[in-house]
Amino acid sequence: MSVLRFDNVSKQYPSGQNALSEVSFAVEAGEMLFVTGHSGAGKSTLLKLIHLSERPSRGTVLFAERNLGKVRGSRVALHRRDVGVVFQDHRLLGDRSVADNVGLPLLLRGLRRSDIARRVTATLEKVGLGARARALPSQLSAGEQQRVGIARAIVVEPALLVADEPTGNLDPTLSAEIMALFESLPERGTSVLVASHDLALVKRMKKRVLVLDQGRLVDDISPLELAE
Ligand SMILES: Nc1ncnc2c1ncn2[C@@H]1O[C@H](COP(=O)(O)OP(=O)(O)OP(=O)(O)O)[C@@H](O)[C@H]1O
Repeated sequence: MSVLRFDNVSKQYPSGQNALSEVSFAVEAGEMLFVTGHSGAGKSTLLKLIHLSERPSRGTVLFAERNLGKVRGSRVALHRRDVGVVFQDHRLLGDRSVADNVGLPLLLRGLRRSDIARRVTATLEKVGLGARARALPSQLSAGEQQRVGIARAIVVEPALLVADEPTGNLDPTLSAEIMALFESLPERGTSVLVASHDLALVKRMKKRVLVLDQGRLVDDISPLELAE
């Protein structure tokens, strides 16, 4: 079953810039894939259409049968609860502890404090930050902050996780750790879509790769093709 489907999606910004042109693809439940392409190819725009910070100009984006072009008002926030998002710049709350940052999406969902504490602890363990729960984000390294951002995105066990250049400013060892973490998510039912311009990293992962060029989807490479 597809968790996400783009049908002939185009995005033109008000400036007139065509960021995406007639892009079509589907992501299956439990699939991990990359979207790559040069700077300006449309990667971030594609992710923005999924977490609704932008709307398609033409075509349809379906998330689990939800037509995202038609989601308005308070339903936007509800949709965002179903999609985990990892940003390049973490966007952590500086005056809250690591545990509070990770627990925030659960608090917004109205979970009991005891359940929140249990799930936050388990998720921090998973990203290797069990010992840093009480620290403030500013007391962590860039890689640790990135892992807090990932923990916050996966704590709700979303059907889909999207990540925009998640290893952008990390060293190769940390990048590999974060990729290993992403790779483990499909086993738990979360599909993972990662935008990255790091071709070496993308090739190493041997996953499906969507290639964008000036807003067009010019290639959709299967893991088997990459292995050849
Ligand atoms: N808010 C905006 N208003 C106008 N044009 C935009 C806007 N955001 C992006 N663009 C343009 O749309 C095109 C695609 O941009 P996008 O950020 O999606 O590319 P990208 O592949 O993510 O690039 P990068 O790797 O540099 O982040 C570019 O030409 C960009 O200049």
